[in-house]
Amino acid sequence: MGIEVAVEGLTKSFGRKNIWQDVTLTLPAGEVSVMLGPSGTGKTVFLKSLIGLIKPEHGSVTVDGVDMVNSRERDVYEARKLFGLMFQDGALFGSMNLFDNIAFPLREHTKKKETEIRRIVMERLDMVGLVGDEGKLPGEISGGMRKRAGLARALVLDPQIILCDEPDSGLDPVRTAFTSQLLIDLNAQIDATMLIVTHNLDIAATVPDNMGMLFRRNLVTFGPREVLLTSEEPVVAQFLSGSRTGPIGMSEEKDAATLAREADGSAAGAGPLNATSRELVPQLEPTAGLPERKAVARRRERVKGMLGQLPPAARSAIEASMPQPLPKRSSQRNGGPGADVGTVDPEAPTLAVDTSSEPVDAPTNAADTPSNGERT
Ligand SMILES: Nc1ncnc2c1ncn2[C@@H]1O[C@H](COP(=O)(O)OP(=O)(O)OP(=O)(O)O)[C@@H](O)[C@H]1O
Repeated sequence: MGIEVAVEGLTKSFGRKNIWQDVTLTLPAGEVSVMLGPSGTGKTVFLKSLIGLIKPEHGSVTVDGVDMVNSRERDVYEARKLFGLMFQDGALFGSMNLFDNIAFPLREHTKKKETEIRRIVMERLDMVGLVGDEGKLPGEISGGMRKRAGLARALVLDPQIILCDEPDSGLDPVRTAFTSQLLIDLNAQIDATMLIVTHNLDIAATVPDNMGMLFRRNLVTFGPREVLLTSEEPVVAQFLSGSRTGPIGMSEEKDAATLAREADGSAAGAGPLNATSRELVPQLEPTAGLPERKAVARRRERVKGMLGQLPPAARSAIEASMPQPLPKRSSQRNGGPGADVGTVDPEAPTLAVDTSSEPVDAPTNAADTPSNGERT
């Protein structure tokens, strides 16, 4: 199972420019989390801080007992091996074919024999649907294939934490949908803790167990997906609806006068804030044939314990997604009065805000999703 990442009071500035301050959150072990935020709010800086590549001036990031911010470099280097990183462009070496790119971390960081390296590389290529393309150079394949190759490379050292920086950037909507499915399938197969940075609302709505958002140098929220997806916080509502009305402007945050004009409806062409028409769509299920995500049951128990602290809309969305208790069976069996009481009505309505706990035959995406992937 993946490892929890505990972030406490993290603050980062470059010179006099503060990027974010006092960020506190926990990425629950083995669950998938998404970090949203307008451009330039420091999402990539946050990812790099988690692995100790960027050093915040205050706070801590604890991974397997190591503080990635304040520990000795040798310990941070060791702990970094727990992470798999997928960067925006795949970050592949242009002169190496895909096989050698994916084999690179194994050759660099392990003493494995070439036959073992070949087995692992081919298995990871299979997971991301790239078997047959291993001889190609990065320049000879599409952007989406490069991303998947980057993901395969992120997986070769069996990471327990996977960080993906904008896995959708530059992809068309169909490839983005396949990528969403790939990320869920990956979580089902390896049960790693995952954090995905994205602007993409489809990924945000369908992939994560937990969601957070950075804005105005602060973490606006972080918690179960239902909290952010039902939030009426203006910045969250604006982001999720893609509206021009709200606190997010083109370059910087809007000034108070613009916000006041919008509030009284006089801002030209801003469009309505469409918060109320948002619907909670079901979270993706792993592709048929893959194991269930172990995170689902763990998360259900975890979230049950926090229901009382959540806003009402989030609470009812979560309650609706919980498996409904079976009606009690009658004590009088064998055809006596009431013998039918308690039989489960297959037509009974179910509340389907989040069906992730009930395995169903999800549509298969044969072309781009893993064909199978038992981990060794
Ligand atoms: N090494 C650095 N030195 C100075 N400033 C930096 C450095 N790295 C990032 N920044 C600044 O930090 C801010 C946040 O950048 P970051 O790339 O994390 O934003 P982001 O939220 O990931 O944006 P986008 O969604 O557009 O990718 C930017 O203003 C950027 O210029």
